[in-house]
Amino acid sequence: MRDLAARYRGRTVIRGVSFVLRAGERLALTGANGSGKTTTLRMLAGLVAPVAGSGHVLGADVRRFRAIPRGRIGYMPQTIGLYPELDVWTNLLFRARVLGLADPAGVVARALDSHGLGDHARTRVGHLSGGWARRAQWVASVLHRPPLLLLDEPTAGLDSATHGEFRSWLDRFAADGHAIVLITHNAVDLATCDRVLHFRDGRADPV
Ligand SMILES: Nc1ncnc2c1ncn2[C@@H]1O[C@H](COP(=O)(O)OP(=O)(O)OP(=O)(O)O)[C@@H](O)[C@H]1O
Repeated sequence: MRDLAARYRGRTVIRGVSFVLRAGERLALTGANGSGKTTTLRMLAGLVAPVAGSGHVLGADVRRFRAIPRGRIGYMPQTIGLYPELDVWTNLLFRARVLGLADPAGVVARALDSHGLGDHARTRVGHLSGGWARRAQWVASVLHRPPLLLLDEPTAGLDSATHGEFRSWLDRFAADGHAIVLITHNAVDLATCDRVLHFRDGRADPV
């Protein structure tokens, strides 16, 4: 990415954001609230079009944001994006089908098992505690093993044991050659990243 800028309703909220991210690398976005981290993540996800700058996301021109291959991206938003009135199993099965995965029920069963969610498969997402809901959201974001994973504060508010589990999943994901962009304010998470961009008033400086 080179000199990306984004605007909401005529107001420029990020400008001059540049970085490189390769397969198997982790990039952290950190800095003050409202400084443009989520907007940057949303540009990479093809949800916001840049008004200036250039770059490529998995080979697609970031300026032609509708061309960004969303099916090859995992996006974990800050708030839980699952259907609260449906149970975990149904949410994930729906997602696996939308993603067009072969053997969706098998994929979901294995993912629940490997993330310790088996006992919560039939619990409504709206009835899960914050940490368990986030675990389910993580599984939803990685069901299709995306080459690019975008995570908006995935570990905020987790207890230390769950936080450790998330960290080991991230380690494994990066070791398997997936690229990760992670918004975080956690010093330990920042230390695990290959590069850190510090956001302030819509600008991002490498740390
Ligand atoms: N949909 C929107 N419409 C208008 N302004 C928006 C919209 N989304 C974000 N903004 C504004 O853009 C700026 C950057 O917001 P953004 O969410 O990218 O910051 P952030 O660094 O991720 O913040 P936080 O750490 O609080 O999540 C803020 O001033 C915010 O108010």
